[in-house]
Amino acid sequence: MAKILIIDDETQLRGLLSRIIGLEGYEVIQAENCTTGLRQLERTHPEVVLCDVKLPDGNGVEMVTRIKQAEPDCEVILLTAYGNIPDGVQAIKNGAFDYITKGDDNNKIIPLLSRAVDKARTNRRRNAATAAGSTGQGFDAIIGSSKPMRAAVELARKVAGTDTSVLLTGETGTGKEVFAQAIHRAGKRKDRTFVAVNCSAFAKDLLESELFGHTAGAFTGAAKNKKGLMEEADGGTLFLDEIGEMPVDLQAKLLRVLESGEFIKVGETKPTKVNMRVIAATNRDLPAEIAAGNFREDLYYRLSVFQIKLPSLGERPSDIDEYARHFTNVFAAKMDKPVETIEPGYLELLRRHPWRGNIRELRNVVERSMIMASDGVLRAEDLPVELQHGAPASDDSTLPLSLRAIEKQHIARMLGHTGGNKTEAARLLGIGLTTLYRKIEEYGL
Ligand SMILES: Nc1ncnc2c1ncn2[C@@H]1O[C@H](COP(=O)(O)OP(=O)(O)OP(=O)(O)O)[C@@H](O)[C@H]1O
Repeated sequence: MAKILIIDDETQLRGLLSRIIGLEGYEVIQAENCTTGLRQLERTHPEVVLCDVKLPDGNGVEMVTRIKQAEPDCEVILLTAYGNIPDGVQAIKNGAFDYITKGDDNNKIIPLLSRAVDKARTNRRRNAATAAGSTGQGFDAIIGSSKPMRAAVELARKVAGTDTSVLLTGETGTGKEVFAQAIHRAGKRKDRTFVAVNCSAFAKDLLESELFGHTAGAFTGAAKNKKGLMEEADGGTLFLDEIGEMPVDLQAKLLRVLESGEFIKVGETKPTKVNMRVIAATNRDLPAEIAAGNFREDLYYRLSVFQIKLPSLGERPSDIDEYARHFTNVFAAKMDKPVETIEPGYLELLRRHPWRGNIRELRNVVERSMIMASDGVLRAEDLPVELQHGAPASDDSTLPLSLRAIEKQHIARMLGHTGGNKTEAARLLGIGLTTLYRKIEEYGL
């Protein structure tokens, strides 16, 4: 039940409004001045405040700012005197949802109130999701309470406060970057920069100049001096993702930096000092890469002083439900599409899937099924077909529906999700707009 706080010193009007609003099924709280109003606000956390302008100890227009400061999710509707539009306009500038003139009939007040309540609830969900879904924050953002996951978090917490290099290993999508950020945030360098570089994203020469920087004219195209990522990370943390992809001669240069705390920019002769913590990550088997001559053993020993292996989802199926619920909340807030129920069949299919892409894959699957979901329920049929039927079916006749029927159903749901916006539906479906129009006609949608 949504709560509405009415702040008004006129007892009669306050009582009348309370009755009207109470009859609509809202819980009403009353206050006769600003001081009690703010106290009630803090105690009861209402969705909406209806606030008079002239109050014995203050002004409603200013109260809007104070209310929004104390409870940013709460929406305020100002009760202005007849004909006093400037007050209402100023209130909206201060962040009020809207204003109504005293004496307006119920037909206006109730729908407005209902819209304000909806808005306040959206604010709440959105803010809760920003807090919950913000990966790359601290250890609190790391989800997973299985034993292997707790062991990995405990190790990471222990090393966070030191300046030791850390090597994070684990399959793709297991959260290596999430851990790297959490270690940085929990360490002494938390107020300095966290610089992440994906070693596989650059050609060899480019990676060197990205990392070390270069001087003007160092090579064709180097028009200006350029600061390298190591310099950017000075005082903070350098996260070297996919370190296994780093070319061998660059590995030698990196080792020198780690040992001397100095590096030489491309095109320069004198060294530059740097003070940074290094966290590296890989999904490769580095000892095997060493044996194959692709990775330097000395760098491996330098980086792996403290090694943390992140468990794959397959090693901890008991965490799957927790991730599913977490990402459902995150996307419900992002899409402003609340989900009240996750059907057991949905979770059961998630538990059966091999999750080669680990948490990243699971997150994407939940996001996709949230698009498909309707009536606040996440059902097995909202999952991608390959999850609904285990491994890709070798024989189409095993499918309960023909592919045409599945395509029709899928397009219809996507159109429902986009509120009939065909351009957006075509984008999400990954097809051209003309194709979408053709299919709509073909299927009589
Ligand atoms: N423990 C976790 N709790 C919540 N979200 C997580 C967790 N681990 C990973 N994620 C989410 O999964 C996705 C992949 O995580 P991340 O990029 O850290 O994986 P990775 O191991 O670095 O992947 P890659 O090896 O492909 O670089 C991100 O969206 C991240 O937010």
